[in-house]
Parts: sequence; C-alpha cells; structure tokens
Amino acid sequence: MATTRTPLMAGNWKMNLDHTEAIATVQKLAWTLKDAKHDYEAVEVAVLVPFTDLRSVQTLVDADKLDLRYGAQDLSRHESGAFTGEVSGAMLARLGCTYVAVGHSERREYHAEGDDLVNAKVRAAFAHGLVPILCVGEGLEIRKAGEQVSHTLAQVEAALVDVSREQALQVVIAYEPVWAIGTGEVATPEDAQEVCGAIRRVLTELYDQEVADAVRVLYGGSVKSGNVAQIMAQPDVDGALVGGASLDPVEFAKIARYQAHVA
Ligand SMILES: O=C(CO)COP(=O)(O)O
Repeated sequence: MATTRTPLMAGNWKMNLDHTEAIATVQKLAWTLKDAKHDYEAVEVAVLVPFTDLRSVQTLVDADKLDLRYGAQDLSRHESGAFTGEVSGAMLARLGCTYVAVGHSERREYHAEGDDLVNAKVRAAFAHGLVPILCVGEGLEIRKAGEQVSHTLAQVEAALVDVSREQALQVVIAYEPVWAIGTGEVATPEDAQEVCGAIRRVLTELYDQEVADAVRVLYGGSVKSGNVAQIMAQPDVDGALVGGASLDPVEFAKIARYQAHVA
C-alpha cells in the first residue's frame, strides 16, 4: 500500500554545483521547504551531490540541524587500497551520507558498468550502512520493442543477488527510463506505474510481500513541479529521482511539496 511508505524526493545533481554553490543551494532548499513545512512533512527530501560537495553539505546539515538527507552518486565496490580515483563506502559513511546512487544509467553507459558491478556496489553500500538507490530502466530501443518490463526486472534481479532480506527491506529502487532522462520526454503516469508495479511484484517473488510493501520505488526522468503530482498519484510510485530540476532549489522544493499541487 503506497500510503504506508514515506515518499522520497531525491535530487541527483550529477556533475553540477561546486562546494560553494552546494552550500547556497542547500541553504535555499532547506529554507524554502521549512517555509512550507505543513505541506511536506510526510515527504523525505535528499540530495545526491558530487563527492567534492559532501563535506560542505554535511557541515551545513549538522550545524543547522536541517531536515534533509544527502548522499553520493556512486561508490567503489572495493573496501580500500590501490584504486586510484575511487571513493569507498566507508568514506561516504564517515561523511554522514544516508544514500548512494548505484547503477545510474549514465554510469552504465559512460563507464560500462554492468549488472555484476552494480550488484557489487549495492552490497558495498549495505556493508557500510548506506542505503543504495538502485537505478534501473530501459533505453529507447528496448521500449520500442515493448520489452521494458522484462529488461528492467532483469536489472533488479541481477542487482539484488546475495542481498539479504533485511537489506532488501531498506533498498530504494529508481525506475528511470533512459529515453526520459534529460530529454523533457517524461514517461506517462501509466508507463511509470507499469514498470514500478512490476518491480514491486518481482520483490514479492525474490523476497516476500513485506519486502515488496516496504521498498520505495521512485520514478526518474524529466520530473518537474508541473508533472510530479500525476506521477505520484500512481499506486506504486513512492517518490522521484530528479536530475535537472533539482539544481534549482525553489523548483525542487515545489516538487517535494507536490501534495500542494494536487488540486
Ligand atoms: O537521471 C535522472 C535522475 O537521476 C533524471 O534526470 P532529469 O530529471 O534531468 O531527466
């Protein structure tokens, strides 16, 4: 039942906003959200920021006791050692991260991340007490062939290999059809529901009903304040993973306050 899950609105900044811009953006976001507290208190809000912003965001959130979660956009599958350029789950946990995105389509496409690596990263996140936001979704060719459900479920299954039931209860899954990312081409609410519902059903098969009921399934792909309410009205959509629109704190706050837009 969608009503028992706290919606999550997560902003994925991608490679935008340096650490000084991050401070201004988070301050403005927190201030705007606070201003509309009664509208958003049932919604959890998070930002996934570049690694170089994390310390600044942590300092701000701690100092001002902001009601905001934050996290990274990727992590290493390794614990530590000679892996130049990589950032470990332990380092992210030390910076107070709640979440880490894993398997974003841009990582899969530009960094050749396959299902095995995504699975290893999901397990590395859990090993350090981080909640992975597992990103899945089909490209345009697969959508045209009508194979979006089987493709996306195969990604979910592969990513959850050797993930315990206790861990699965925590995971967040973001369905992001690749053709809708950064294109302005938003999936229809029915498109989002079709795949998000199928993800929940496969969780029942892989685990059980309690896990399926607990897991938050987000939609991502050209989410804006003008379309979020219709998407959130779907029974199996529990939040949004927002790219471009999350860079503007006023717009992102409007997305997080989507209930205010449901007339
Ligand atoms: O990839 C996304 C979030 O992870 C979606 O990006 P846009 O909201 O810019 O389409």
